[in-house]
Amino acid sequence: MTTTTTALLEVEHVTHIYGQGDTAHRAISDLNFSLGERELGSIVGPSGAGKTTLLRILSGLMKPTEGTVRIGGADVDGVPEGMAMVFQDYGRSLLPWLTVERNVAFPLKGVVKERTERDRLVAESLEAVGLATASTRHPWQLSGGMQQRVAIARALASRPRLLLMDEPFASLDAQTRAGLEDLVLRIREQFGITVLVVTHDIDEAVYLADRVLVLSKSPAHLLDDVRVTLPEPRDQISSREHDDFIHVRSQVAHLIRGENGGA
Ligand SMILES: Nc1ncnc2c1ncn2[C@@H]1O[C@H](COP(=O)(O)OP(=O)(O)OP(=O)(O)O)[C@@H](O)[C@H]1O
Repeated sequence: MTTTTTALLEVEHVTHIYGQGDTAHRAISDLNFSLGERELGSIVGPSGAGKTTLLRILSGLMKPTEGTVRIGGADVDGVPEGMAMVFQDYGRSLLPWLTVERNVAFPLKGVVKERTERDRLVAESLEAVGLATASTRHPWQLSGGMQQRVAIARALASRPRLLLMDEPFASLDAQTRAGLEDLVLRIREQFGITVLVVTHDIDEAVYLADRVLVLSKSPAHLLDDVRVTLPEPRDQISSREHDDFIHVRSQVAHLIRGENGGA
């Protein structure tokens, strides 16, 4: 896909220290990167690198000790407008007593006043994730993959400019996961959004991304920013067999193994 150079997400000199004094722990140290509009970045790094800390900061839940985060040119100070997040634990992020369409409509309550407009946003979001016919069912009547599609539809309902995804497919089987990876690629195109995916899976990081951002071990800084150039549209079989895929996967795996002390 073609990317523009306009930065949608800017992370500048971000440092985060938990606690104070003797118990202070530096989780992130002078982290810098940006993502352009419609770009898809994936973040990988060794266990405990600081990925969750970074997502908490990007989503406005926590203020970094130092540095700035900007979305669409505006400093993040509290939960930012134009940002939505999808978590690994779809079972806990959906409300079991509400139907699928009501779950998707939930973040629009009090934000989009007009009922017809809310209904349109919900219907379009469910259509985009392939669940138009499941709108009156409840989350517990759906498979794990379908529940995660509902969570994605809910994130899309507010038409975010930036979608953050925290290990979104880690609890799903390989085939369901592949279908959802392709869904992410499609919605990025359809809605023109910028996506940042945190994953432990190097293959997934490379398959999805325009750029793989490799974090160092804690305290996290950017070890490398690896561009992925694969023929588009991507395909679960041919993209993963492509020489560039194999090359980038190996480069990223070596970087992470180096951070884990070669283990
Ligand atoms: N509330 C906290 N207080 C003190 N230290 C913390 C706190 N939360 C995280 N840490 C520490 O900060 C570092 C980064 O943690 P974080 O959870 O962000 O890493 P991660 O990359 O998400 O980990 P994982 O790969 O296991 O998901 C770790 O060393 C962790 O022990």
